[in-house]
Amino acid sequence: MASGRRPSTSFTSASTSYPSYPSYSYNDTTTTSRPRTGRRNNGRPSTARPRTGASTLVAEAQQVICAVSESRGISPTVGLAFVNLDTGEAVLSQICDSQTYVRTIHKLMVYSPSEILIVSTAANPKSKLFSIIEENLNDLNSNIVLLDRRYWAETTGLEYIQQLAFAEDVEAIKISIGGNYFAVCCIAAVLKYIELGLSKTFPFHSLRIKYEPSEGSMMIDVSTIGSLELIQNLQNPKSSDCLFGLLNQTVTPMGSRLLRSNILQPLTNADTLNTRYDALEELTTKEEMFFATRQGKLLARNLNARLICTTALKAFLDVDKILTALIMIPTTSSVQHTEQSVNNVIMLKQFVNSIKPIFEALTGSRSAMLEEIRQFCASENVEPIQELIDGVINGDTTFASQPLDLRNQRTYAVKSGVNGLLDVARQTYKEAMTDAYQHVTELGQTHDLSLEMKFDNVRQFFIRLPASELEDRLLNPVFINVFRKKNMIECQTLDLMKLNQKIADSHNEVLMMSAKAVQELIVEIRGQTSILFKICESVAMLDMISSFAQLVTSQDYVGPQLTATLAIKSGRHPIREKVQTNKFIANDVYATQQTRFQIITGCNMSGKSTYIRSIALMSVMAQIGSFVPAQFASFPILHQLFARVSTDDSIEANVSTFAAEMRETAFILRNIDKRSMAIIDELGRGTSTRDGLAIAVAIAEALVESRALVWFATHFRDLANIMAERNGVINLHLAVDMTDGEAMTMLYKIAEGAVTEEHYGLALAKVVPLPAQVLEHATLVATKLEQQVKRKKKTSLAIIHSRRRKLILNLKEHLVQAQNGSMEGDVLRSWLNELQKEFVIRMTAIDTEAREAESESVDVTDEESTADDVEAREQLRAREGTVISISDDVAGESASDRTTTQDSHMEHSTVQDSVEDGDKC
Ligand SMILES: Nc1ncnc2c1ncn2[C@@H]1O[C@H](COP(=O)(O)OP(=O)(O)OP(=O)(O)O)[C@@H](O)[C@H]1O
Repeated sequence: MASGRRPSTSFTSASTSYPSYPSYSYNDTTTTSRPRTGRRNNGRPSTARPRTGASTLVAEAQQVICAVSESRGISPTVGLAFVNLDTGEAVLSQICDSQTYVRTIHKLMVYSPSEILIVSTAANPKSKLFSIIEENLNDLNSNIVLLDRRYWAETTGLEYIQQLAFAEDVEAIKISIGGNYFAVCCIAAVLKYIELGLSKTFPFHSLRIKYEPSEGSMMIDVSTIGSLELIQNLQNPKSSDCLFGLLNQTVTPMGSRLLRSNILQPLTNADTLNTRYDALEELTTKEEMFFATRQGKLLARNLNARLICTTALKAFLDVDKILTALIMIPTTSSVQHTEQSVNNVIMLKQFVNSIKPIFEALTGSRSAMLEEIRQFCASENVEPIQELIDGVINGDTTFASQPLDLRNQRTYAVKSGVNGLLDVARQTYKEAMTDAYQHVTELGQTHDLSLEMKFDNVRQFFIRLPASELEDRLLNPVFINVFRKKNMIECQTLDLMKLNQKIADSHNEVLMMSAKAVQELIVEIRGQTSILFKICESVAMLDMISSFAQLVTSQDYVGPQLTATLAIKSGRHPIREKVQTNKFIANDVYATQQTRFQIITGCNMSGKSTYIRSIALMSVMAQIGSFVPAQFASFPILHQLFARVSTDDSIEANVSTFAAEMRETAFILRNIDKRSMAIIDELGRGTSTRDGLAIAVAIAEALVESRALVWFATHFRDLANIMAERNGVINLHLAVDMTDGEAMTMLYKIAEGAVTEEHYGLALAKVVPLPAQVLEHATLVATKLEQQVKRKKKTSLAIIHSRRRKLILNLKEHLVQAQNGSMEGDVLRSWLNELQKEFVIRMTAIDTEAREAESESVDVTDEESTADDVEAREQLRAREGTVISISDDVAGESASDRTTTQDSHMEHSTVQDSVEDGDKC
């Protein structure tokens, strides 16, 4: 770090050398990384979820150093600190985690550290956290570095914060980290490692230190991120058909980074989200402001009504990186460093020049967020920096991406007055350049060749000519370093190489003379980095929001509301609707506590997966501040999202489908709670029908109890029957039109109740088609079985009792909604009347059914109570309340068994419902 009192810790190599990781130890100046390939498991059973196809979350290659430490216990507290050496940002976090350390791993995934520092004692014997990080190393694409415990000192951490955080932020940071002992120890370890292990230092008050509370974001585990294709398409990692690809209309690298981290950890703060919606609403309704922000002026619209524009935001380079390069104090000074410093100052100049158009574009903004961004871009923040730059750098200097242009800009960047000899060196540079051009022109005339002079950073000037020019002639020996590149020949001459050297020398001379002025300028700019970083963050936010606005202007999206109810009218799958050629059918979604567990049935290819995935994707979009593809949408704030959906390559090579499925589900069950959403697709396929159903029911039960919002797509129709009367459960299906006996038309429309098309399997087989006799026989068997089932079907008293209960709880929920909602007066009165009528009709129907069931139970003869029934009932009792018993015959169901199962299940769940609802009704 810069001069001044530093935490007084001497730094030596990690004392522990660990046999499996010999490269963990490092000496005072170097760290040896282990190769980033190969997965280590050391024969231990894995506690992590099975991997998805995407091994990493496609983070930009950045140098991020992270430290992790923990207090062990039943629910361990984990401290984390990340320092990004490319963007000059430090993030502290302290998490109360579970035994699976799911939140810790999630945080690590989001920040993708290149090195993870761990206290050396945690490696021998291995702590659980150490083992879990080790298991996930491949996904994280990180190296573990062991560090002696003495570097994890709280006082050192606090001193670092005091010295390095922006002066105006210090007090706020101290308050937010109060009591977060582990996070503070971690920042001490990271900064010590950077200082002594990597020989890099930050000047005083130059680091963007932030505290990220673990409660502030939605937790999405890596498997879910992969399977929902949030960041990367599973089939084709390069394709933009993923949520990030869809939403990423950003034009600055900062905006794109911000979007990525938002998708990985969506927000849970309703106020912040509403501020974003408001800003987005304003940008989408004020067309002029939107264009001015992104482009200055609209050039045209293309056929799809997409905007064709050159953007104002696009003028921004990667400011995070430029500012970080400016604040890092070099340990050595060289021509290369001066060259880079001049480049950085030129880029900074460009950044500062681009701020004013943003300020002007946002004139008249109404929303709090846009107004705040505008204030950051105000001239009183920018002018002092502009003046500093103008004092040293020529006004017409601009950044150029071509190496030759950039070298020219560098040579003429610093104003002449700062050093009298600068002009002399520049004159030499100019003359040598002219000589080089003249030399090549003369060569062309002498040898009758059309030569072109080109430039790259390695060869500097070289000559290029089309191979066809030579025909069967040989190239004169004056041309050296000749090689053919496709149809072109590239070469140099000795004279050109000498001139190259002369040009480089004079350029270096200019740089050396400019160095002092540039370094002094950088030191002065460092005093302004706090505001520069804030402007940079504002620009990133504006870029992200205007990227959302770009989508809203080209697609039919709606601004969501944040309420306790998940309600979507005409919602669409954001990615599928863009990629598929046929029209996408929109669907409605409605979920409250009383309809929290939704079983989705339907035949193959009817759109079950698409439907449940679209709900999860829309929820993520809403929680990052984007609008969603629907006509109306309201979402509850979710704190965790889980997806167990089938993906083509989601299963590890040596793990069976079933084992992987169970591991993923176990993970969900361990972590799910009331504030979570889970989408589960096709659970229990990997084993026998009977066991698969049994497991599916047991898991469904546990998920209902968790009170999370769950969408459960399944082929098990029995699951829908068994769970039907359970409080909080509803059955839905994706409709199919089978009126034409020969065809089966997918309607892709969600409808109430479990699927009723009894023989869609047969219908699909006709379409395939199967041989006629086989089909005929299958149809006969199916019809017989169905008749048998219908004969035996009866409704038990337990089911009726449960239906009554569910109806009353539904009524209660509707009344509470009415009380808290916006309906008033006559509208409310007529709505209540309707509610009352519906309730009475339904309750009367249940009462009628109850009377029938009571009389049936009296009429039941010994003959009807078959031996099968008796056996099934006894088996059930023997299982002490286990809720399942399903016949394993061809139909996979016997009516008596099913009714018995449902009875027993209902008795069991009614007791649970009573406990959960505290018998409120
Ligand atoms: N709402 C929709 N509108 C139009 N097409 C749709 C819709 N939903 C799904 N599809 C089309 O149907 C195909 C199958 O959808 P999906 O994979 O969701 O069905 P599924 O019921 O889950 O199938 P399976 O049970 O075989 O896994 C999709 O590839 C898509 O092309």
